[in-house]
Amino acid sequence: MSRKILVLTAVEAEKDAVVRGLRGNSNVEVTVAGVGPAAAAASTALALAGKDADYGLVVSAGIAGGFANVAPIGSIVVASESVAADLGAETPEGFAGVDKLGFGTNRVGADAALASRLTNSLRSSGIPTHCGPVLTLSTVTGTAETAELLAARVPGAAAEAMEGYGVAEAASRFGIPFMEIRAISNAVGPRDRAAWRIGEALAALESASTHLEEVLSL
Ligand SMILES: O=C(O)c1cccc(C(=O)CC[C@H]2O[C@@H](n3cnc4c(=O)[nH]cnc43)[C@H](O)[C@@H]2O)c1
Repeated sequence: MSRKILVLTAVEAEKDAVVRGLRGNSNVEVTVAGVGPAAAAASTALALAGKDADYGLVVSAGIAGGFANVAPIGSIVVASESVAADLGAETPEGFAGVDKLGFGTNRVGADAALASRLTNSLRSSGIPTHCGPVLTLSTVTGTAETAELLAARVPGAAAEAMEGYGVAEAASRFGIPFMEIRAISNAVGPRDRAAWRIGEALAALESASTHLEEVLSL
């Protein structure tokens, strides 16, 4: 039997959407990790360190904000990499990430072959899908100014969420490939919680999850 896939979501509703999409597939385990990069990293590390853990792939999955003109509401973003976009320092010249500060890296790459296979599979079944950088932030963006700053900081930024980099960091320490899959519920920009289309995004996440087992089988 092939090694198992571990999927981590932030909240129960996201887990339920992924589980519905998996249609009973038992080679995938879905866990609620909590909101934010610290909870996500801790939960991932705990799961990977479990006594009988034998995972060949770790996936951060859930809803996200989409950057304008890249990822519209209801579409899917498959991460090419997960970027800790606010991990660093403010300087008189602007933001300096931990990479610039000499403390490692702000980015963890997704498994490129699997990301490409999943993107193609989703597109070929008519699900609008973009593959690009997904930002991880501890604070949801609430202004157009911050959205512009982030888009300039990470060229090609497709989506922002709050867990991917934490999951990726834990997976990389265990030497296990990583992916992030996001269904877009809202636009990154001025805060308007009433405009979040969570139902639409969860339906898209469920549809995308029907592709997981076949495409990611190890
Ligand atoms: O209220 C609900 O029914 C509900 C159902 C599923 C998920 C939620 C969440 O609020 C999940 C929080 C989760 O969503 C990510 N997210 C979504 N949009 C953004 C954004 O614009 N910027 C950053 N993160 C976003 C994030 O990963 C949160 O953990 C509610």
